Amino acid sequence: MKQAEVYILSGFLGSGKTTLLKRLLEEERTNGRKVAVMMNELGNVSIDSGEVGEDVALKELLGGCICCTMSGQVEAQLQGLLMLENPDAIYVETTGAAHPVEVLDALLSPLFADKIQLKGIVSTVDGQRWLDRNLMGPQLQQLLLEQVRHADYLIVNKSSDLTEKEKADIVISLQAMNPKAKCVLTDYSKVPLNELRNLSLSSGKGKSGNVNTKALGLGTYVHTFHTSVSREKFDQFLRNHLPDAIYRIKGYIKFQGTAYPELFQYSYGMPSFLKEEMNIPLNMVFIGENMNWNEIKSELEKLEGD
Ligand SMILES: Nc1nc2c(ncn2[C@@H]2O[C@H](COP(=O)(O)OP(=O)(O)OP(=O)(O)O)[C@@H](O)[C@H]2O)c(=O)[nH]1
Repeated sequence: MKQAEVYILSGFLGSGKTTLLKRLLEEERTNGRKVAVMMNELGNVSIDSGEVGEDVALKELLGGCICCTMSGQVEAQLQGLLMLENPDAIYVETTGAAHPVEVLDALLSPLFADKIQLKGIVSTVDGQRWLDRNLMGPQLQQLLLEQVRHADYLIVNKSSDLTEKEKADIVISLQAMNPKAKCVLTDYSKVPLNELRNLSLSSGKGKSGNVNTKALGLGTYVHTFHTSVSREKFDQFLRNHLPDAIYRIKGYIKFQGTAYPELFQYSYGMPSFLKEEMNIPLNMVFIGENMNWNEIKSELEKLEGD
């Protein structure tokens, strides 16, 4: 099965995510690619789903945020899309209230992480709202900053409403916060779409693939174990070789002397293990920031060699 490209469209309420999605779908239609959309809205009624044509497979996540309350549903829906539609690309439009790390977490299940290729996080920013961000409450401000900080591509919309000085101030402050992302000033999300196609979320590609040595920004790595490993050595790896900027690990690991794998979960410093009752492919997903995935990969391979 081919790997489906996955694009995450993030950004504050009303900043132009749906406008961007419509442009991307038009382009996909012209190119004849098979695409699917996952759309998340906080309310119980879908407002934007009418914007997606009937030729596009659509899954909706209503009544909650993709990242907090609905990650189980996200996993089921994504797996369904991959199995039934086998799309070339999946666009995930998040609510304006979604945190990028949690969205990645919800999308990356160890059961099928090797079947998707995360292309990147594209964040739209409403120029005027960015300038007025100090008027927002602290939580909303924090969310807006996180959406900017973790983006791979930043689209500043509604730029015709801004003065030249305001435009310069916005670009300088966005680039100070996130120097790795390209930042484009535009209206109605009119960006060169080939630039989005060329994105690649800093990721490791598993045992046989190339792994970025020093990946800037938020990145992911999927490791596949080919043998069982020593429990003691894995504990040592967790204690000695896990940088603080690993936010999340989840996946299946089989320890020597046991019949079935265990589901390992690690979230902001807290590990946990859950015994499984059957054999499951031994994929483990890592999410971290500014990581040298090569180092992690080689430490994990050492465990298998023992
Ligand atoms: N003036 C102006 N309006 C814009 C621009 N981009 C988008 N809009 C309008 O702003 C409104 C919100 O745009 P959407 O694309 O729906 O934004 P969104 O981020 O999907 O919004 P939510 O679904 O509420 O999170 C729509 O009425 C758009 O037509 C722009 O560059 N300039």
